[in-house]
Amino acid sequence: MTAMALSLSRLKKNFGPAEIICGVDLDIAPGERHAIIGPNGAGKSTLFNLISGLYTPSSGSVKLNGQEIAGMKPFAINRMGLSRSFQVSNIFANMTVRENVRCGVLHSLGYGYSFWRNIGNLRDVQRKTGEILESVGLLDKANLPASLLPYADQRTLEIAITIAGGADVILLDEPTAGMSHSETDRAVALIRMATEGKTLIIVEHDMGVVFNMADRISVLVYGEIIATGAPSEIRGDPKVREAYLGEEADDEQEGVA
Ligand SMILES: Nc1ncnc2c1ncn2[C@@H]1O[C@H](COP(=O)(O)OP(=O)(O)OP(=O)(O)O)[C@@H](O)[C@H]1O
Repeated sequence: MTAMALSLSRLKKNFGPAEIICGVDLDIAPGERHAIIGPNGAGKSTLFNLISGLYTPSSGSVKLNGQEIAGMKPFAINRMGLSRSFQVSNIFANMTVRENVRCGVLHSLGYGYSFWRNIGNLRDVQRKTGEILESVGLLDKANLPASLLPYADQRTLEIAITIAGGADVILLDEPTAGMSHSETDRAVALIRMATEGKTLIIVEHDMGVVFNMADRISVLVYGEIIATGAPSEIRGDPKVREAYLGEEADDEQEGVA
């Protein structure tokens, strides 16, 4: 049997006396696009931090492709095939767009920062960097300092860096936050294309994005998953409507219809 891409079991996180993640169980299959939704403060970012190794779980298990990763360092988890983006852009502002992507590629190939002086010679790195820039539509801006990119392009660059490492499990934290409708549409198309064949886990507040993109959705409320299912199941789930979706689901239904 193929291992789950990601498997959380009885996962808990306390900050002092406060239990923020309260025993989460979740299985995500390879190639699945899974959205995690829930109200502000529900614990979505905390869950991402537990999965990606920024936080150590208080108890429970996190398995990546069948291997236990709970308590491992972010770097080690990344090397095992999981990559994440952040709500707040994580790019190096003073480096060019190309250099930013190249960092991700170098990292994935196991080169340390000491290699920076010689990287112009690493043909594989150059080729992979060019491919990624082209696939996310940033090739024509490759030589600009990242700080000069418009906001939406900076978020695109963040996605490019996240996928540059070649990970097969990608976590994106609110990738369309702060974008206009048209920018959001472009970002969704980009995310679909760039994560083709990979496992995608996305935290997102934009229900249009969520219901459009996800194969399955989990709803997190007060640190507990109250429902997991296909978009149609989640939309119709009375518990979810009461706890969270309510009118947003109706609006979205109208938008989609
Ligand atoms: N390092 C920390 N120490 C103490 N409390 C924390 C810490 N990190 C998060 N929390 C608390 O955990 C709860 C969940 O926060 P979290 O940021 O995970 O929620 P969220 O669902 O991502 O919210 P949002 O949608 O607003 O981003 C909040 O009450 C927050 O104050």
